[in-house]
Amino acid sequence: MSDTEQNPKVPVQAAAPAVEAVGKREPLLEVDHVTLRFGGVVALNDVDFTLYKGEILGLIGPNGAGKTTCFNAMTGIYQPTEGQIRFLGQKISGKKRHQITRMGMARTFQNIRLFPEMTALENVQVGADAHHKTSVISALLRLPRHWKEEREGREKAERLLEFVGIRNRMHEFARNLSYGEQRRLEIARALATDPKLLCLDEPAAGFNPAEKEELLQLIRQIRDQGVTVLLIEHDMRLVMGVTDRIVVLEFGKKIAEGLPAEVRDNPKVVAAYLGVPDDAA
Ligand SMILES: Nc1ncnc2c1ncn2[C@@H]1O[C@H](COP(=O)(O)OP(=O)(O)OP(=O)(O)O)[C@@H](O)[C@H]1O
Repeated sequence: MSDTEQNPKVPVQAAAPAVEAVGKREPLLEVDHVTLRFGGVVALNDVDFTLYKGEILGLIGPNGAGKTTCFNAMTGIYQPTEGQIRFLGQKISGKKRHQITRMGMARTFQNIRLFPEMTALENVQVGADAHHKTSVISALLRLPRHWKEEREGREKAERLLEFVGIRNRMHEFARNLSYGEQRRLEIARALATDPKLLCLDEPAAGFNPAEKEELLQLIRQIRDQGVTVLLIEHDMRLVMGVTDRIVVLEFGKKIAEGLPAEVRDNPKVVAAYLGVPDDAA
């Protein structure tokens, strides 16, 4: 039996090409004039952009530009001081983390957050559990439907570990995995929640060039499975090589948005990264 037959939520066919999806312009996540202040610090200043279904959007900017704050606002950790964020037309503000996960948003963290004393398989199963429908009572009474869900969760976790390339490590404790394997495991765990949007916060941090190349392939494969991807990344080569569009922040403001080539050649972006004075840009 194929993967698709076993689990329709892990399709194997490539989704429609991103360019076509962007062309249709179906909004998935809307950052609507968001300002976010921490006391006197304006971390985000009237930031406005839309993430469309099927695309890989890069969110870049120099240190302290507001990328992580934006990410945290999108995933419900911070509430905007002004403006709002909508996911599939629904306001994110006021929603709990698990509600946001159920709406279809998943994320990884800049600093890896796995359960180190659990196996790779168990770490992914925890993600799959977010969608379990059987009650605690069914679990306690060990009812058949509970076992069925358990089995399906395990099979799905194995498929996801295969997908990210670490199935052979599934019985290893997370803490014993290499750094690169842990990053892949985080992605598998996030995918286990069946997200419509996967937000990756600096997934290539600490990677060597070969690992970065592999990650690039994996991100493309994730998008080809129909998952929209938001990528925060410092490595410009990686961002330019994998994204469909890029939003650039500097000092909490959006200074550019467009295709990778447009953004790369934008004098404001060059100035932000190279520290060239504004009047010279
Ligand atoms: N919890 C907080 N309390 C106060 N100020 C904060 C907080 N989080 C972020 N800031 C400030 O908001 C601004 C944006 O920070 P943020 O971490 O979002 O930038 P970033 O683009 O993700 O930077 P980096 O690339 O270094 O991770 C910075 O001036 C930062 O000091």
